[in-house]
Amino acid sequence: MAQDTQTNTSAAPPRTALSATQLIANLAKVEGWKLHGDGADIAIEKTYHFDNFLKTMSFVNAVAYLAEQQDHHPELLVTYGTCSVRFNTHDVQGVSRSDFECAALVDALAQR
Ligand SMILES: C[C@H](O)[C@H](O)[C@H]1CNC2=NC(N)=NC(=O)C2=N1
Repeated sequence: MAQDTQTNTSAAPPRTALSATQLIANLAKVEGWKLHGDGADIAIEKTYHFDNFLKTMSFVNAVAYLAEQQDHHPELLVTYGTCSVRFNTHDVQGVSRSDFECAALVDALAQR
């Protein structure tokens, strides 16, 4: 279907920049992730909340481990009780399927 080629990113190579249509379709499938920035800096971002600094840092370390496993590294902004996770694919200066795959993996981490 024509619709599938526009929105179905499972068919896209992991690290090619998604089109605007693909971006919006994928954002609708992940809870709490929003677009941040524009142009080459466009990214997806979500802020996670924790009770204290130790819990925040445990999450940060788990994300770091996951990023190494996936060879896909987010920008992280850390405060006492929050961690904002921002993914984009600097190799293609855009948002790719890899960003959404990693977003889902980070969501799964945060639910534990
Ligand atoms: C050589 C290495 O695989 C690449 O530079 C990877 C590393 N981690 C990465 N992380 C992110 N977020 N985007 C990339 O394009 C990227 N590229």
